[in-house]
Amino acid sequence: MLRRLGSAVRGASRRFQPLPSCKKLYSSESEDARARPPKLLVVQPRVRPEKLLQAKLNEALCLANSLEDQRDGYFHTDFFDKPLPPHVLVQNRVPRADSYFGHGTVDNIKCHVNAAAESEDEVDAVFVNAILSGVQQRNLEASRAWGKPVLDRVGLIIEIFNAHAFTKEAKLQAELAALSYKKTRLVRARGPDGRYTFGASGEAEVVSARGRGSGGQGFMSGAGETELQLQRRRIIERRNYLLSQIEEVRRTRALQRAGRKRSGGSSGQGLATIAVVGYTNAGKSTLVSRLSNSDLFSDCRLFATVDPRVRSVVLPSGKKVLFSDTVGFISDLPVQLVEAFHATLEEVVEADLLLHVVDSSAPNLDEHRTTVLQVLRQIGVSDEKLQNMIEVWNKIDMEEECMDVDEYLDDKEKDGFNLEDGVKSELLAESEGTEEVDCEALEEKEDDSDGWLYSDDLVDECKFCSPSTVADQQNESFEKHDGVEKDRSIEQSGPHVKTSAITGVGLQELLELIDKKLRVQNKKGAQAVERSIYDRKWRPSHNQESGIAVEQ
Ligand SMILES: Nc1nc2c(ncn2[C@@H]2O[C@H](COP(=O)(O)OP(=O)(O)OP(=O)(O)O)[C@@H](O)[C@H]2O)c(=O)[nH]1
Ligand SMILES: [Mg+2]
Repeated sequence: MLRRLGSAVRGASRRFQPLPSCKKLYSSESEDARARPPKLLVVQPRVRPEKLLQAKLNEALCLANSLEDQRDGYFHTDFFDKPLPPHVLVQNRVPRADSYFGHGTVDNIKCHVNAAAESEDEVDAVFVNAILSGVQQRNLEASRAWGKPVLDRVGLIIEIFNAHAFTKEAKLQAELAALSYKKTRLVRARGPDGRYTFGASGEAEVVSARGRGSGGQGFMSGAGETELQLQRRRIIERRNYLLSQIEEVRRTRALQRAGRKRSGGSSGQGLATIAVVGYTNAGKSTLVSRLSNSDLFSDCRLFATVDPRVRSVVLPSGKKVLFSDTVGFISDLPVQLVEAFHATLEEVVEADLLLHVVDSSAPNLDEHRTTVLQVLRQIGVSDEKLQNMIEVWNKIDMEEECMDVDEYLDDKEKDGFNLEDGVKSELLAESEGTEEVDCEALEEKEDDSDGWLYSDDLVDECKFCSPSTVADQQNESFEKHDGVEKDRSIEQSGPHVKTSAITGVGLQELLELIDKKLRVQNKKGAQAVERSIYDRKWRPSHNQESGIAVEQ
């Protein structure tokens, strides 16, 4: 499915600055090694149903291939020229506290890591598409397990943000998120010699003269601080510095917002802002670019936009509005990122109107919608704004492709090709209690899935053809994501407009709808002001002589 997305739009020239957070992913620190993105082995725990598994695997592969530093404002490799990252599907029973996976699965994955190294296709790190605790991560990184840096979902998303951040604001926020994440990962583990060690490469615990009790006074004042304490202190110091810098950014943004509210051109009213939100890769930047005739950076890599941008658009009524293109959301969005990107996300909370862009070709579209609504609530968007939000189903041009794929698959099926074989061939049949693994047999396994996986939805049905079916299915899936009491009417509403940011279909309709919504909103606002004026009590002034009434 993803192979068929449009080509990337290149952004303006930007200066490349490698970020230190990605360093540990590279096995070598040479310039050559730094020039290429890290190679990850993707480990996808099995989830049900099969459709969801395919969507999760697709997303995991996209995440793995999205980790690449930008140079001069764009990525040097075309996303679809990149080879499919090596990947393994594994059974996912109750996660173990120490290593997340059972011993059999850990050994299986180790075999894949070793096999890659022997075929001179060594991976730099292992990406587990799940959320790991610090201890689980450290144990899996240990030499007796995989002997490679391990990234969980949260860690990889934060690395991608770091790699894609370009402006000072985005860099500060991405670093803050990385620090908050790192702080929870500082764990001590027993090294091969039985002694406590610290850090990914197992540095020995050191005692610094500075720190608790010692104040740099040596043995007279106590044992000083351990490496763990030292690292914690450094993180806290850096974190405080970043927080103070971000606070400045917030203040600047607030001033800019206030300025925009004041300046309204000929109308004399403030410029209305429309925040464009949605799941990552839904087509937000492409849509804003198309509406504003500009060239915002868009790409098939996930989190192509980390630096928010504002563009002005003239509505059919002649009213000028501002569209704010923001960072995309994702399921299990790291809480550290939401907190760190508070300054950026404030634009969304403060916007006059929200535009929720949904990728209508996504197989798990309902999960995407729920995720976006959850994040919007998390950052403090009011229910009123959510009720008023416009939902845009983008990429409807893929409807035709959907038809084409149907025909293509029909032909393939006639030729005896089974699409799901590609996925299942990778599944490791880990039986309960399996301890020994036949590595040779594993090496013989071939990856039948030549290229990106197609989603079941493209095979079974075409969502564009029956949006009502999708809405019907949503009831069921929203139950699964429960936990927070929600206004279900918001979640059950279907698309207001269907667009294609590439072909331009539906864009005029969208602008007219925005115009209408803003008009209604202004009217309501004006009525509220009027009411508040009439509601005021007027009393005669104490100064009877002047005869002028003053407002109390
Ligand atoms: N076929 C098709 N592709 C689209 C459409 N809109 C966007 N795309 C493609 O989808 C990919 C992602 O688009 P972006 O605009 O970067 O998506 P985004 O929502 O801004 O993504 P993030 O910034 O990563 O959150 C790009 O390759 C676009 O060319 C559309 O209407 N139809
Ligand atoms: Mg974008």
